[in-house]
Amino acid sequence: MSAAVRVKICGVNSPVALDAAASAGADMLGFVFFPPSPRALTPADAAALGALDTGGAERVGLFVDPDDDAIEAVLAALPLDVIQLHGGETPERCAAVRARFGLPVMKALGVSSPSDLDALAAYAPAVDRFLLDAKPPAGAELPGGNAAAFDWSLVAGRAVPRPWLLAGGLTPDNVARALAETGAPGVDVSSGVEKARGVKDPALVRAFVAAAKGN
Ligand SMILES: O=C(O)c1ccccc1N[C@@H]1O[C@H](COP(=O)(O)O)[C@@H](O)[C@H]1O
Repeated sequence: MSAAVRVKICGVNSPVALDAAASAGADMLGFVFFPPSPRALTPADAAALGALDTGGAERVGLFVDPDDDAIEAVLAALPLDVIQLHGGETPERCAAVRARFGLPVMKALGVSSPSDLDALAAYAPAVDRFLLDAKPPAGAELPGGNAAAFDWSLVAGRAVPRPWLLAGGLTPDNVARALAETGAPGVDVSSGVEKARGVKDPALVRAFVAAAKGN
């Protein structure tokens, strides 16, 4: 029997969203600390959410090319279990973040061609997990969270040297197919469970987790 699919709901920015994801059985809750995002939290917002029960889900802090002070300010407000780096961080920077904060690092890599996966080998010693996402479409303001999917055949059956999540354009309607076609051990979603940009829809969150876990 294959291991249970791990599900991350990203862009949790309200008590309603947190409760929806936690009660649906999400394994990871993503908190965005990138001010241009409509899902962004300030450390003060995060402190309020940090008081709420995650139902055992890991708290993942999403940063884009952060300096150490930015991570420190968040950690003072909200204990994190994982640091997601979603910018142009080098393997050396990922290793430095991991060493400085003593937390697992999940590195997001954009995928649009087979050669993008060559970077996995260079990052593997420096990180604990990968997130394979679409590259931002031309003109996008955000490096992720754009509801854009990539060609899943690029990662189908691929040996990824760390536990990983598939992301980009996933929805309750396509996540089972994405898992079947790629063999990904986990998935990450933001836009596909929103009723408006930056606003999670509890019904879509529940539907996504159920579809991903085969319930
Ligand atoms: O969600 C955001 O606002 C965001 C901002 C900056 C970098 C990454 C971001 N989100 C990540 O992108 C994936 C895919 O999003 P989507 O489901 O296609 O909307 C998401 O899971 C986050 O990890």
